[in-house]
Amino acid sequence: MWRGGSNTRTCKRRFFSSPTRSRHHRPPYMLHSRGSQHLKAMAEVDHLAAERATARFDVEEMKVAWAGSRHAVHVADRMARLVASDPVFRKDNRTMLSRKELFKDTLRKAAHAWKRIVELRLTEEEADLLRQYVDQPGYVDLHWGMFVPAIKGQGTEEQQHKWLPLAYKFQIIGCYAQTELGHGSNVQGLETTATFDPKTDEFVIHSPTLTSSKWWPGGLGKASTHAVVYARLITEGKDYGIHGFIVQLRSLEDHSPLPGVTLGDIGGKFGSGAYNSMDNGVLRFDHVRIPRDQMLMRLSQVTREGKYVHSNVPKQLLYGTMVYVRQSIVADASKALSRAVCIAVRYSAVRKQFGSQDGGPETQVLNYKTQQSRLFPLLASAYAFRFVGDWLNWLYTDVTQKLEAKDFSTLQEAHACTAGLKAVTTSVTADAIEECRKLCGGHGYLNSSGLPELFAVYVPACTYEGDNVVLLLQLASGKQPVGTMAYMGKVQYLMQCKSAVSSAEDWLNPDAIQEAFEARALRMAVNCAQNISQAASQEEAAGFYERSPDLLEAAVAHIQLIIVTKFIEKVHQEIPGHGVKEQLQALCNVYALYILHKHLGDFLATGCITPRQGALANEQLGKLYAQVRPNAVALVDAFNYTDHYLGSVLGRYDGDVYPALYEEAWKDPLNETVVPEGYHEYLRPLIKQQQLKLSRL
Ligand SMILES: CCCCCCCC/C=C\CCCCCCCC(=O)SCCNC(=O)CCNC(=O)[C@H](O)C(C)(C)COP(=O)(O)OP(=O)(O)OC[C@H]1O[C@@H](n2cnc3c(N)ncnc32)[C@H](O)[C@@H]1OP(=O)(O)O
Ligand SMILES: Cc1cc2nc3c(=O)[nH]c(=O)nc-3n(C[C@H](O)[C@H](O)[C@H](O)COP(=O)(O)OP(=O)(O)OC[C@H]3O[C@@H](n4cnc5c(N)ncnc54)[C@H](O)[C@@H]3O)c2cc1C
Repeated sequence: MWRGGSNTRTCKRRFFSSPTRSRHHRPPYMLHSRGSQHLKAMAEVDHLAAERATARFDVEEMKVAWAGSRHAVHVADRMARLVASDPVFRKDNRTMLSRKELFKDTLRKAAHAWKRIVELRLTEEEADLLRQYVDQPGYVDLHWGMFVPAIKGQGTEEQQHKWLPLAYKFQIIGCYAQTELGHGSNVQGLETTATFDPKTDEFVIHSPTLTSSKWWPGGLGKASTHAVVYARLITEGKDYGIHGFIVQLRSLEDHSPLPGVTLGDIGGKFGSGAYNSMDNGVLRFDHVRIPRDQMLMRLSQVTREGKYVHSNVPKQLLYGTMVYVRQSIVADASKALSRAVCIAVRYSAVRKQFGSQDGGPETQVLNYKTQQSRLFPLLASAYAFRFVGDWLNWLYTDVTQKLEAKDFSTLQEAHACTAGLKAVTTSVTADAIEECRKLCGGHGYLNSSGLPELFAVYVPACTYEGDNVVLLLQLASGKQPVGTMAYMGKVQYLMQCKSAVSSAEDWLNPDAIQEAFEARALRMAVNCAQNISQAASQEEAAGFYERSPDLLEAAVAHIQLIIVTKFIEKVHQEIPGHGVKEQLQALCNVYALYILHKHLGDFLATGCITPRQGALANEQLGKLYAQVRPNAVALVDAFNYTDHYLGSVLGRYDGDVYPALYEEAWKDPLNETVVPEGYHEYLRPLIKQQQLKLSRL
């Protein structure tokens, strides 16, 4: 073990053949009939069959628990297969395409997906899933995910009636243009202006400074014909703050920018392939005129005379589209995390290192306790995020219904939960994808593992739809102990309670876990409040500013409590299927005890548990890992992902990793020629020069 790295002593070169001898640029073993037979024989073998046989639960029923219903499994399955079997949706070559080729490929896929949706008369649910499995960020995400919801949420009935049918049929393509070069997080600081001109009954949209250029909106750069633009509304000489406006950007005839509109793409982004399929854009207005009725007027209106009228609703409803997208991002986190974990678990079961010096079998890396302690908490987190995502979706629907009935009492709670859960789940997922890459050793660094691209596509989720730190600080403004804050009503008890845990098994009791997490979150919040008032004897804002790093930690503790609580509630429900409930129970405990172990400092510093109880939690965690081990592969099979969607040679369902890795390497454009381009210009002269020098010696 001390040698570290891979076990070179037992490594066998099975397929080695010099690439320089390959005339057909195919894997050398494919040139021999024996090689291809061998490959075929291997493909028929399920290398993970032994792993699947050790599962102690009904995988089909776990698929139902994961997807939410039998119907959901069925629909997802059908859509995933539809995409996987269609050559247009091929994505294995994506990281090798140039930016232009990749963008064109995105346009092609989006058009083809739409064609299939119309031809097959897919329902909204089916169409959403089909787009998810196409798995390539593009303008359609913003069209359906933000442009349409913004009109639905902020447009009057009349405006919806006019614009939505056009958007639904793709007669117009829309994006969400809020962020500017100078301001993203601070929405109130946006500079674009929309000045009402009563003479012509129009708004004049203008970008007064360089920093007021819209910058980042997805789909804006090259695809969109329209945008919901957020701008400062000015009428009768007064600035009424940020409002949304529907603005046409490009001609519907030839796609050229309309007069006064300057736009383009903002340039290449992190990673190859990845988010570069998206045309994030820049947009400037030079006194562009739009009719008055293109201001989204559900929350406030400007009359023909130019009077500003605000309906009797909270002005934060303007932020409703962001709340909607944040809750969908939480559901998306569990998808991205489960994909990475699926790849790492399957590959860890296939990959063997060390354990035998005499030619016998080596140890599957999944059997190393360190591998388990890094990987199983991520597996548990994927399930935890899935269930909290379902709950958040329920909360969002509930709040929306209440808002329609003019009940705004739960708005703040919905904002705090979506903001906090978006921040925590995306940060954890981004870090976890990178951890899964490391868990796959060197091969995880290859594009063909799927992990680099998954990371590069995913990591901006920590920034878009609200920077995670900015969003977590929003939690600190919650005042009422309602809903998920209700535990704060038990302040007297939670401030002094002591955990009763006296053995490792006691940590399996959900009440013990719940109480420890509630006490930790509450005590951290109370400490913050005390420190803020001490730090700022005169002004609360100054204390808030001073102690904001502590507030962040308290916010994370509160959100982790919500995730743990929702997982415990899920496990308390009736869950059909042999062994399914037991597995979820184990994963729930892994999640909670892992968080407890990782944040032990919080639990100890607030006196919620003793150092011995902390050690017992860690002991129990080790036992839980052993319990998860034989079920690990089946637990990722329950995600029900096709090989196409996973997009990883390491995560293949059949575990036949090595031939796939080998074959994939030969597809690289560098291998198109045996002698590389540049040899004659740069390599040969160099080598010849050296030879010349040597011959002179
Ligand atoms: C490979 C896969 C491909 C397929 C993909 C599948 C789908 C996946 C899903 C999706 C992909 C989408 C792709 C990317 C999309 C990205 C889009 C964008 O990024 S759009 C731009 C987002 N921009 C932000 O988020 C700005 C962040 N800033 C803000 O939200 C605000 O400025 C904030 C909250 C930081 C400050 O708000 P204040 O300026 O009004 O100031 P204050 O004083 O803090 O708030 C006033 C009061 O309003 C409440 N409040 C704030 N926000 C609220 C809200 N949203 N709802 C209700 N109340 C709110 C506050 O709690 C406060 O309440 P009290 O006065 O204390 O009671
Ligand atoms: C891939 C991608 C897609 C996007 N798509 C869209 C889109 O479709 N439409 C759109 O309108 N926008 C879009 N955006 C923009 C995105 O919403 C913003 O980038 C995001 O809201 C963060 O704002 P910012 O860039 O201004 O960051 P900044 O606020 O400048 O953040 C910089 C740093 O300052 C810190 N910081 C800022 N304010 C505070 C504070 N009050 N307290 C403590 N720390 C603070 C942050 O934590 C961060 O570390 C997209 C961005 C990306 C990366």
